[in-house]
Amino acid sequence: MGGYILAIDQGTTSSRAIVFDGKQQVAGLDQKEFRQHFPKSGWVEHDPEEIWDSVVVTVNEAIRKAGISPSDIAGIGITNQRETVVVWDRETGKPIHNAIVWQDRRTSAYCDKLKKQGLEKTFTKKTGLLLDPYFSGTKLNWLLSNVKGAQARAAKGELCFGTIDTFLIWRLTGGKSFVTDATNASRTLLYNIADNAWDDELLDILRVPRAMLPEVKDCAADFGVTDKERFGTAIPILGVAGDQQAATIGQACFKPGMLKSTYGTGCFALLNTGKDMVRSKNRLLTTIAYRLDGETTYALEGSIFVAGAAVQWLRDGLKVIKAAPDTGTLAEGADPSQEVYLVPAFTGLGAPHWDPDARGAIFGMTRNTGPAEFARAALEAVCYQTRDLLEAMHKDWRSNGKETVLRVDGGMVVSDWTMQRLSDLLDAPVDRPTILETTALGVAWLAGSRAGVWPKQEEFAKSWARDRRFEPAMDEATRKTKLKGWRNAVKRTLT
Ligand SMILES: Nc1ncnc2c1ncn2[C@@H]1O[C@H](COP(=O)(O)OP(=O)(O)O)[C@@H](O)[C@H]1O
Ligand SMILES: O=P(O)(O)OC[C@H](O)CO
Repeated sequence: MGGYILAIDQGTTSSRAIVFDGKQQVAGLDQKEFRQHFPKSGWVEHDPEEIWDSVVVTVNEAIRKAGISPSDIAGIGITNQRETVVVWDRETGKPIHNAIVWQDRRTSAYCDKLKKQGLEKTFTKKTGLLLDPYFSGTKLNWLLSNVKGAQARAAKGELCFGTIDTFLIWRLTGGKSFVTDATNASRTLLYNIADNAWDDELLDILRVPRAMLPEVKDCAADFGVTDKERFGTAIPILGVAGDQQAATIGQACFKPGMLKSTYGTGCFALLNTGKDMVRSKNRLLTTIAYRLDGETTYALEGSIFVAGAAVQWLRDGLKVIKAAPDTGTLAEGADPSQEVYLVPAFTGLGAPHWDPDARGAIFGMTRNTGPAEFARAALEAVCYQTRDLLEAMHKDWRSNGKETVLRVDGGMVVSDWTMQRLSDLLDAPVDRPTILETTALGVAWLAGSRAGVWPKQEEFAKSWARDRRFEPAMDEATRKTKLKGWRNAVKRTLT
């Protein structure tokens, strides 16, 4: 037994399974993309069966690649795309509809209606969130109202609601465990983050029967054991966290003031605010960073819906690149005299604008604009949006002069060009760690420390190592011009 931990990282575009050894090094990894369904403008769905299949395949492959037997695994950690809603039949385990993905905007009008009733304050006070289609609650309301018979069946306790973690645990344990963790619960619009409990008033407003909700646990806890038939042995599930919170843990942002930003499909910046539930005056979210031993640590979060997704659009939509890394090469050769801005509001704009009805726009094109300028604009959009988030965070959070450097991770940060441009546009240093699988590492730590085979928090934090620090190198005048151009582009995109 080598203290092996299996981390399942169920993301928006792909599922990953990673076996870490007792030294917290990757021993085996597998990844599988699955289909994105876009049934209407602004709608995004996943087939939960495809998600499940991708998880089963990648887990088996990661174990095979690690050259270990399932009985060598001391515990499983699960981290997942957050907010995405699955509803399934308690008896058969079959989903009643495709999963409605966090990016989906179909409940935009319903959110407006609730806002007009003056309910946003109630939701924000209790959940730290805003009335935006991004969060699970209105998506769940949509499913209950639009799938025939669902509302009545849910009230009778025949249906289960879960974010992806809950669905996977249910399946892995053969329907024996119906649970989630505090971080995932904190993204649903149904969970009171001060009381740490599902909130009856909010359930009532969104017409969600309590009977369909999972039990909420700490992030490191006993979430159940896998069905023996699945891996030939029962493995305990010991850690669960939403992927952005898992990345915060994997980046060892355990102290108030520490900050990470993850660049996957979207981009999410989380600032640890400790025991303080900081209320944003700048339309950021207050959310649970992690709950350990019954103690809640809070975070301020800025959420950007499109980061790597813009790169995927260049690849799959416009077909101007063959693979994601081409963007960096193209951007490097882009014409510096062309000021081209892409506001990638494909599914509305998130923080700090929260405009679900905005749609993407490109500004400043000339007859000479080509793939290189598009690539640069897509990568720069991520940097500008990060700057907008960090400016909002600085207004909300007094750092007392103890600035910590932004730690970055996620699929996009392998791009040196993007990280340099990020540092240039932020006018601040950016640290990239040696282990880029920080999301999986974070949840592996939750499971590994719970299993007693991985170090405690302080020692784990010391093992964080920097691969490279990017320092700002852009002159002030250029930065100012570019920021002004970006702000103008956003202004013209907002509805
Ligand atoms: N070299 C690169 N340059 C720019 N973007 C990249 C690069 N490599 C990967 N990406 C982008 O990163 C994203 C994948 O990151 P990942 O963390 O796996 O996302 P998720 O967990 O949301 O599925 C994709 O959108 C991809 O286009
Ligand atoms: O799949 P990711 O890594 O882009 O993360 C999705 C977020 O959890 C959505 O809130």
